[in-house]
Amino acid sequence: MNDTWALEVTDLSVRYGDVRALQDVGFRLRTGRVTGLVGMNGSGKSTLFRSVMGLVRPVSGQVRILGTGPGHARRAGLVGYVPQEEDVDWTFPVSVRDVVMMGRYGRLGPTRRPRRADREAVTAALERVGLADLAGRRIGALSGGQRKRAFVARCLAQDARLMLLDEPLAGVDTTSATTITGLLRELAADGRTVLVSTHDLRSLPAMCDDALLLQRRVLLHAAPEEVLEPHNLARAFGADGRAAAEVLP
Ligand SMILES: Nc1ncnc2c1ncn2[C@@H]1O[C@H](COP(=O)(O)OP(=O)(O)OP(=O)(O)O)[C@@H](O)[C@H]1O
Repeated sequence: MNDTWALEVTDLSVRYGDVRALQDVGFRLRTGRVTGLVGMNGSGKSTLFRSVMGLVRPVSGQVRILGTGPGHARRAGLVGYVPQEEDVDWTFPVSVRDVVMMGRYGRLGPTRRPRRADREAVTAALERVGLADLAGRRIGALSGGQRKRAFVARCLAQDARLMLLDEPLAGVDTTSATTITGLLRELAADGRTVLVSTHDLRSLPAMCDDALLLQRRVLLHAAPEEVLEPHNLARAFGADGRAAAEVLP
């Protein structure tokens, strides 16, 4: 078996001034699986994504993506990122098609002009997320769920091997949630690796093969059903975790 992990995080610690956002985080993701990232507000989920993208500098530890470092992986288009809603400037005057084309930037030649293959990849990605009809619309004029789908389409157009999605189901309509969940399963079946954070614990078993429970460090990396056991949720969420577990089917 190929022993190159899609993502390997070793002893990763990240600080913002006095705030210890991540402490000795370690885990490995196998190719072709969807892993859910679960933890309370402030547990370090977005920081973990930013570290994997090479956007924050860790105090210590290492990130390897398909055997290479974050900077190289990003430049090579190996890793794609769907950021949280708050991390995007939605007033930026670009069309949905432009946003998806950004996924192709790493592949454009020296002229930086999209070629036919780039345009076709963008059209295919837009169709796959059901946004072909809205391609010309300004990104800021889309609903929350449609914006998420546009960013998922950017990852698809990029043909990223590892996809990171920060709360793709937050505030989205049922249609978008179903589209996104189905897409993640298809992508994994296609040999991509997906790490997806979510507060929607009900969606975990249907969406994910594995789940990571984070509270500044990894508390548990196991099957979703095990992570959802009340005593495990209580470790990450305290009393909120027990309350969350009670509403689960
Ligand atoms: N730019 C920053 N400067 C200072 N502190 C930060 C910064 N970004 C995050 N933090 C702090 O680091 C910790 C981890 O934050 P992070 O955003 O990674 O958590 P999260 O799990 O993604 O939270 P949420 O579920 O609310 O999005 C929190 O205590 C947060 O306040």
